[in-house]
Amino acid sequence: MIRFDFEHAHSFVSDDALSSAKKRAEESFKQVQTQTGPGPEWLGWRSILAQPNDALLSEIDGLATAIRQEADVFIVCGIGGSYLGAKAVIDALCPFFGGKGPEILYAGHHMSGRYLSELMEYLKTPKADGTTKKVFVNVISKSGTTTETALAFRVIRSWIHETFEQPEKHIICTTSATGGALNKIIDANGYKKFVLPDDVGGRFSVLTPVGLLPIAVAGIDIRALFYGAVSAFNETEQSPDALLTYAATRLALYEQGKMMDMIASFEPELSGMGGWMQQLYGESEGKNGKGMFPVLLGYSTDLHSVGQMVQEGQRNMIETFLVVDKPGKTVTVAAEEDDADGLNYLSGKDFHYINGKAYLGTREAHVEGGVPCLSIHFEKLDEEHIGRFIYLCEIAIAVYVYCLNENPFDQPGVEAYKKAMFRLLGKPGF
Ligand SMILES: O=P(O)(O)OC[C@H]1O[C@H](O)[C@H](O)[C@@H](O)[C@@H]1O
Repeated sequence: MIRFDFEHAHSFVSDDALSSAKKRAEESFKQVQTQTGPGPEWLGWRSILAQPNDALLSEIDGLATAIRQEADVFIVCGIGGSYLGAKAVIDALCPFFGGKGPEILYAGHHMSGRYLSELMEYLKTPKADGTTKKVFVNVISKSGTTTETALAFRVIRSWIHETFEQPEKHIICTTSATGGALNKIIDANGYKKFVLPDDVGGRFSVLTPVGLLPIAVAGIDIRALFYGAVSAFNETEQSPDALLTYAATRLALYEQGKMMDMIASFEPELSGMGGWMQQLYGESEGKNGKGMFPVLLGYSTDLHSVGQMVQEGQRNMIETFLVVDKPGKTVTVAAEEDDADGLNYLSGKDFHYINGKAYLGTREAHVEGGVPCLSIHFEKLDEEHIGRFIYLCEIAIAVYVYCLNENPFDQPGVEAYKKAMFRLLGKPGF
């Protein structure tokens, strides 16, 4: 199960403020359920869970199995919601080092020429046995026009066409049913295409082919992931209390003047999940001068860099810890006779225990320093729990943003930099 711990946040909020926030969260949740809030045409991330498409899951699984058998490298080419969800789940569940199956690489998520050039060199370098690496690319773009993604895809696609006899077997596209330059390229070349439904926005799309194909290619059980989200959906439709308390707590703290939500974990494999939350929350709530800035922190690493700021800087932040209760693997500290490093007081203890105390100590210090702390606990880190967590974050942010009287599902502000960049690049029409 996913469990919320509010104790160390509620001590910063009055009962009145919390209960009034809770009432508003309840109303907002009804608006989501009855599709009467802003952006009702963007609620497809709920309908895919209300009516699971098992045939689609099987189709994705089948293709992923075939790719896993053949590919040395699988490139996820996308930006924002078109890659962050896949990366979050893959980072959380795949081994840190030397996993089985194709190497998963990312492209189209920025415009670094050095990165792309080194990526292409790497793809072109033969394997140890002298044969060419078998490379597959999944280009993912809802609009089909995003510059970062389209540029990287142009370079990778051209190399795939030069290198492989049946290039169309190596290119899989995920985009909207119609429109966008990518659809023209798909039609002209006969590439395999998965459709991202119009009513699912990019940052809410990890449980569609956008996220599911790369996740399945990484060897992760997408059915367990998807049905974890389905369980969270069904349960919260019936008993939304914990979820609404989470949204209400964030709301009450925001209305007290908190400006930043620091998403922190002591588990480095959850850093991608924090990155996914950062987009989900940031693009959904940062509108019309409103919202808390989502900051991603990796502990205990960042306690040695910005920990000072969290402890004693401006008191305008809240902290959301992502906690894993039962670890998959750990290491136990051995005793040493001379105890030269003075660590024998930890002998017999494992790293999960030590890391857990670091979390509790950090929370205690930050609360004493005036930082309200929320915790979201994964009982364990597996497909089911991650699926549950994904849906809970999606519904929580939708409810919270409705409480701010904003549309959680658009991102008009993102266009401003693009317009200025296109003018500077001389794009026709700008
Ligand atoms: O999937 P795409 O259309 O390529 O969009 C990729 C990303 O870029 C956009 O600028 C938006 O800000 C994001 O919400 C979106 O996820």
